[in-house]
Amino acid sequence: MFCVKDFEAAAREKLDPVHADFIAGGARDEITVRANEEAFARLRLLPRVLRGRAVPGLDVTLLGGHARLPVLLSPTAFHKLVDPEGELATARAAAAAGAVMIASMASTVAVGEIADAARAAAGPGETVPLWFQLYLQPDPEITEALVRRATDAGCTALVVTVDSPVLGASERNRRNGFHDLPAGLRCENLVDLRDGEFGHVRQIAMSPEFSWEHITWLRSVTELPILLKGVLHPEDARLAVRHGVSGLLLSNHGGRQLDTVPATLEALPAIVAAVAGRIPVLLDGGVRRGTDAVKALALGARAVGIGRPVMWALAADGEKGVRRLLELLREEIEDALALCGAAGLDELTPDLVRPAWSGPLFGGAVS
Ligand SMILES: Cc1cc2nc3c(=O)[nH]c(=O)nc-3n(C[C@H](O)[C@H](O)[C@H](O)COP(=O)(O)O)c2cc1C
Ligand SMILES: CCCCC(=O)C(=O)O
Repeated sequence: MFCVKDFEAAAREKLDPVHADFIAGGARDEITVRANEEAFARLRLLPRVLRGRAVPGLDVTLLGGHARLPVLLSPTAFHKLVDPEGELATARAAAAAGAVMIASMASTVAVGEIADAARAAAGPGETVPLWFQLYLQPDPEITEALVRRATDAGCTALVVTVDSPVLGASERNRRNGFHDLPAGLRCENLVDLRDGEFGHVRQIAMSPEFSWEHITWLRSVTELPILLKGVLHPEDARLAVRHGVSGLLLSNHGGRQLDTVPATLEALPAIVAAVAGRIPVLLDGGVRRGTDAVKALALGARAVGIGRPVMWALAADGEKGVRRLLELLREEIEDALALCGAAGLDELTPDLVRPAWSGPLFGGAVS
């Protein structure tokens, strides 16, 4: 395995095609799925030379916590679908790399067990780099019970996914008849939240009726920092700041919710301008290379998230696969930083990126 795409190919070889499609797929025509990667390809890096910089370091502070890598594991559901150890394997690999893992509410291992695995694999004295992703539930008691489970597990932030008033329509899943976890797998965080509930995916309710009031309410029932995942409109970014949100994970759900929304990289400058440094902006969607991470960071993201690559690496080679994936991304980011003449992430500035040349009209480069 020499790059992220190698894991994708290896996962395809191993997985049931229905599950491979569930991972790769997006909403409707998958225009946004493709746009995420294309946006990175359209941006060029403009390196500086002879800057006399030290060997690059990748440490980053995220919500007061320390991470050794500016790459987060974005929340992805159902890790046991692709590996028998599921989220335990992922958590160990993430903790070993010092990368933040965002456990999905729809994980197939309970968040408490994920946290134990992460703690056992973290470096001495390191806090557990684990956050919890939440879909607000219409019954506030259910939401509170989930928050309690995450808090008791030692998660240090809540990531509320707000781009899912309804579940995205994957036509691949529909054609393949994939609607449920196979027998034996459950959404373990949902087990026994109410009497007689057994961790069925369908227990996760999505509703268009949530509003900013629910964020205010959530703010009042937990001490944990709250991030919103899935804000794309700058006005919503401003509202998030006003509602006491601690950070944004700029995301289009990997193109799995509303199709034809912008690539996250395209949306980044306006979101960064809207929050004006008041809270950190993270970004996911289409990050496949160290240079992708560097471009997003140069445009103002504090860190980037990866979704599908984690599933592919886990499917390809379990915990070892995810460890290798994170090592490769570390190497690629270090390499890109050095080649840009930057000693650290804070030296990545917008002047280091520019659009790909788009013909004679661009910048008057050709007369
Ligand atoms: C298989 C899969 C499952 C996902 N599950 C969740 C989830 O449970 N909650 C959530 O907020 N986002 C979920 N996402 C979206 C990811 O968190 C992330 O936004 C997206 O995958 C990033 O794009 P990338 O896959 O191109 O890296 C999922 C994505 C995939 C591919
Ligand atoms: C109810 C599970 C949601 C999983 C998800 O968010 C995704 O597949 O994109």
